[in-house]
Amino acid sequence: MTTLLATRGLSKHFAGLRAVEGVDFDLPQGEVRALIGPNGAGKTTLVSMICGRIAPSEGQVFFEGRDITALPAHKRIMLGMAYTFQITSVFAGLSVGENVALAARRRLKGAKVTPAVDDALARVGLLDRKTQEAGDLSYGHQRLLEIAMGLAQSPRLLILDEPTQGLAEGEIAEFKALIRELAGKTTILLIEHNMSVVMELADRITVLNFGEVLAEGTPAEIHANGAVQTAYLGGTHASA
Ligand SMILES: Nc1ncnc2c1ncn2[C@@H]1O[C@H](COP(=O)(O)OP(=O)(O)OP(=O)(O)O)[C@@H](O)[C@H]1O
Repeated sequence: MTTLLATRGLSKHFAGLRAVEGVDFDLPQGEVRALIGPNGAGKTTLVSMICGRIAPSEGQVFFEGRDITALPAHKRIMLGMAYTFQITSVFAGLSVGENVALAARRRLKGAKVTPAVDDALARVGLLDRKTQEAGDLSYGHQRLLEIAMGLAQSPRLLILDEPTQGLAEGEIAEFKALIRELAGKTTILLIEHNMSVVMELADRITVLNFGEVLAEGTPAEIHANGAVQTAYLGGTHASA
């Protein structure tokens, strides 16, 4: 299978702290990959380097075989990377549809924007709220709106940082259904603490611990991995 995203020796040091250290990561096209690990393991830092939000201290990022390490974030979006982060990027004073249109225009032009907006909103179940002010949505719906903003860019790679955090049970079930529907079409990299989401959705799981890859495998393999269990039980992780 074609590798869509890869990193080699990717590291980030913050004033002596090795937040990410020598990560070699390969994500085949079409896969749903979960990135898990105890709090502070380096998950957000790793993904931020993949997106171009922060520069690595060492190492490279490849997208479709091309070295994109020096490419700014907006150019990575043009290549088909979309992402949502823990901190919401929704414009509260704009309508739901306007928020998605802004995101769509980062990659699409003209007549392609409106159908992409409607399709993305329909996928997350927010089409009937298109004209509502985004700030009036519940927190859970704002998270779904962010996913719609990513989807509207017709991404090749969709990166979601803790998408189910703060969602109600019913909203988590909707999120799972959405990812199942996207699976196979869109390559997805999911940072997630909710283990039922991880175990049900991921084709494979990468476990980070102290900035390094501790284990990688199918949900069953990771579930049975003694080192992973030790990292979780010994760590400060609380929400698994
Ligand atoms: N800008 C920064 N400056 C200094 N230290 C940082 C910075 N960003 C992250 N760190 C540190 O790097 C380490 C990895 O943080 P990161 O947020 O990537 O972990 P994480 O696995 O995403 O954690 P969580 O599950 O809590 O979100 C932590 O020790 C964190 O305090």
